[in-house]
Parts: sequence; structure tokens; C-alpha cells
Amino acid sequence: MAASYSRLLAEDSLLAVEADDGDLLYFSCSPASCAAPSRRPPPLLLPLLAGGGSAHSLTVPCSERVPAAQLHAALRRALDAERGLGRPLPLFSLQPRERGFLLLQPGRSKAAQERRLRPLLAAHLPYLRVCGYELSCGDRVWQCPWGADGARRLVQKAEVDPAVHPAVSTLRREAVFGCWKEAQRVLRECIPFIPEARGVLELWDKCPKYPQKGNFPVIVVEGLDATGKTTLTQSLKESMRAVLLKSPPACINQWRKIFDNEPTLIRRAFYALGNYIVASEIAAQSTKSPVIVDRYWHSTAAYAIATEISGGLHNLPVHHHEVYQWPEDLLKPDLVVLLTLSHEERVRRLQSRGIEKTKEEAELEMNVRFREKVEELYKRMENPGCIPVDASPPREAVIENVLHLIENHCLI
Ligand SMILES: Nc1ncnc2c1ncn2[C@@H]1O[C@H](COP(=O)(O)OP(=O)(O)O)[C@@H](O)[C@H]1O
Ligand SMILES: Nc1ccn([C@H]2C[C@H](O)[C@@H](COP(=O)(O)OP(=O)(O)O)O2)c(=O)n1
Repeated sequence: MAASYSRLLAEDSLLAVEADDGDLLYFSCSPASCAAPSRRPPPLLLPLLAGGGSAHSLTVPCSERVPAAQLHAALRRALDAERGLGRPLPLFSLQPRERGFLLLQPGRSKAAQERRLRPLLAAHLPYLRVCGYELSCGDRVWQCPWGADGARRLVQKAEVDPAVHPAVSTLRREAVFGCWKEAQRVLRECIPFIPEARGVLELWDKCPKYPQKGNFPVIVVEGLDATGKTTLTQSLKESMRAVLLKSPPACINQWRKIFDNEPTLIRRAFYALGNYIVASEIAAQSTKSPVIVDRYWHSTAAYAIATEISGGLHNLPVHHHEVYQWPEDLLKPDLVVLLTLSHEERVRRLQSRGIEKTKEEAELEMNVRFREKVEELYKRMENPGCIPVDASPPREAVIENVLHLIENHCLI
């Protein structure tokens, strides 16, 4: 199905949901101020409600970024753990800015769904907007906010606009930080409940804020897991007598698992600041020798965008979008090499590396789309862009090719 999104006729909100196949259906709601209801019904809710099903939307206002991200994650865990409520579909609202979930239950009454939901949401209710949906007059759906008697709002079909994935407009604010100040701000807000955030910030406090690169070349190696980054960077280190650095750097790596379990906003702020910490090491080392860096900002941005933008490649932000631009306050490398590999060969290497079967299977099955998006995103990065290198030849050939590339860039 082609992706379609809702843009509201009225100023109220824009809501979209991901369908089970990973693509996006749309569902929109606006206040009754839409004077001319369309003859066409909202495509998601009407058939479901007409068939005797029920639907609820749960949204979290996003004015305070960190608490909202945490509540959203807690809600997701609670809904995932509750069997029989159906898969929570992501829901976005831009005005007012909200994120949440839509729960659809074919063949279950609204009252029964509410009975299941109430105890689950009890603790969160003061901070949530919960609405049930009712069918009336054949093709009209009413939105009924919880707790407000008679406060019914008409749900109408919205203009279908093949424009942008609703998460695109939130990327800058919530996933791909354009400067260190933003990432620092998020981690500061996390100190009360993630003590490790203080550790990261203390290390960052000691780093120079706008470090300059030395005269020696700085080469970054990017690519998906198992494309050969470790192999290549080790060899380059030896053959170029270079210093090898990694992002996130060793000094914060001990906290990586903790941040990996946090919501996107916090997780990406950790990786973003990690890049700025590495930058100060790059600056210092590149006055003395060449520097090789295993992953850097391109990985941070590509993985963040690929995770946030559901569905296929067509949902990604357009070429030259601001999220593809290198942050102005981050030290730039001289060359970024992107190792590319066919899916089959990458799987073979993952297997021969002896990854546990469960992880390997999960990787194989669920990540085809994700992998495609990350690879495409690497290629869309700009200023500097990545130079793709075929990583399928034998190790020695790949190293040779990259050394040529470095020479051609007049770096050594
Ligand atoms: N050019 C190559 N040809 C065949 N196997 C390779 C090549 N480069 C790396 N490998 C092997 O593939 C696996 C993944 O490589 P690795 O360097 O660990 O990737 P990454 O650091 O990108 O995860 C390792 O077992 C490694 O020995
Ligand atoms: N500079 C970096 C490095 C990694 N990340 C994130 C992106 C992904 O979520 C993971 C990928 O890390 P992974 O452990 O697979 O990396 P390796 O291939 O083992 O080097 O880390 C990042 O955001 N920024």
C-alpha cells in the first residue's frame, strides 16, 4: 500500500498510525469545527467499529521532553505486557504535540476494552489524553475523551497528503541533535533518575568545546554490524601507524547498556555527546599522528533516523534534509569510508562470528527494512558525505582499496 498521511483540515492535530505490515495507514481527528464532513470515512476506524470492534487512543503531551519520553516508554511497556489488548500502533499528533498509541480490538466492545485499560492506565491518567471511539450515523465516528461527560468530538476524514512521515518533524527535537548543547540539555534533565548521566556530563565538562583538527588525516569507517569495520580499522591503524578511536569512546562505554534501554530521546543524546567527547580526543591525537575512527556521527544519525521513521525507504526525510547535515560544532573528519556488503554475505559473516542463534535470527528476520534504511541514510549524509567501498573482496583487497582512497584524497 502506498504511504498516506493525514493533514488536518482544521488546526487541531495530525495523527497517523503504523499498520501491521509496517507501512502507515492514517487516522486523523479534528474538532467539530470542520464544517464540511467528507463523504469518505476514516479508513482505519470505520470498518473496525462497524464490525463491532473498539478503539482507544492514548496520547502523551510532549511539552516536557524528558518526562514525556519516559511516560511514553512506560506506557509502551505496560501495553506490550498486557495480553489481548492488541499491538499498540504508534500515534503522532503535531498540534498539540503528542505521541501515543492506538489500540484497535476487532470484535470487542468499547466497555470491555475500557475495563482492561482502566487499571493499566490508573497511575498515568493525570498525564495522558485517552479517547474512545464510537460509530454513529453510518459513516461518522465520534471521539470521546475519557472523563468528560458528553464531551464528544467528531472524527473526520482528513485530506490525504503524500507529504511526510509524521515523525520527520520531530527528528531534530527528539533524535538527531544538531549541536552539543541540545544533547547536554537532555542528559542534564536525566540526572535525577539516571545517575550515570552525571558521569557522562562530568567527562564532557572536561573536554574543550570546539576542538580543532590537527594536521594529520582523520579517517572514519562506517557501516552496518559485521561489514568489517573492526578488521579494517585495526589494519589501517597498523599500516598507517595511526591512533584508533571508537565512538562511543571507551570512557563512557561502561554506561552504554543503560542508555540503550532508555527512550530514543535519552539514548540518542548519549551517543551524540559521545561523538563530541571523541572529537576532543581526535583533535588531540591528530596533532601527532593519523587517526582512524570506528563509527562517528554518521552512525548516530543514521541509526536514530532509521529507528524513528517506520515503514520503508519512501518514508525517509527527503534528500538534503537538515538531519543529513553534519553538525556545525562537531569536528569534521577528512574522509568517511562506508563499508557496503550484500545482505547474504553480511549474514554469513555474522554467523561465522558466532553470534547467538536468537540474536542472529532476530537480525535476519526483522531487520531487512531497517538495514536498507540505515544503508540509504549513510549515503544521504552530507558535508562530509560517506564514500562507499565494497567490503566483499578478501580482507587484504579491502584494506588496499581503502589505502588507495586515502592516498587519492592526498591525505598521506
Ligand atoms: N573482507 C573480509 N572478508 C571476509 N571476512 C571478513 C572480511 N572482513 C571482516 N571479515 C570477518 O567478518 C566478521 C565481521 O567483521 P568485523 O570486522 O568484526 O565487522 P564489524 O566491526 O563491522 O562488526 C569477522 O568475523 C571478520 O573476521
Ligand atoms: N557513534 C555511534 C556509534 C554507535 N551508535 C549506535 C547506533 C546503533 O544503535 C548501535 C550500533 O552499535 P553496534 O554495537 O552494532 O556497533 P558495532 O557494529 O558493534 O560497532 O550503536 C551511535 O548511535 N553512534
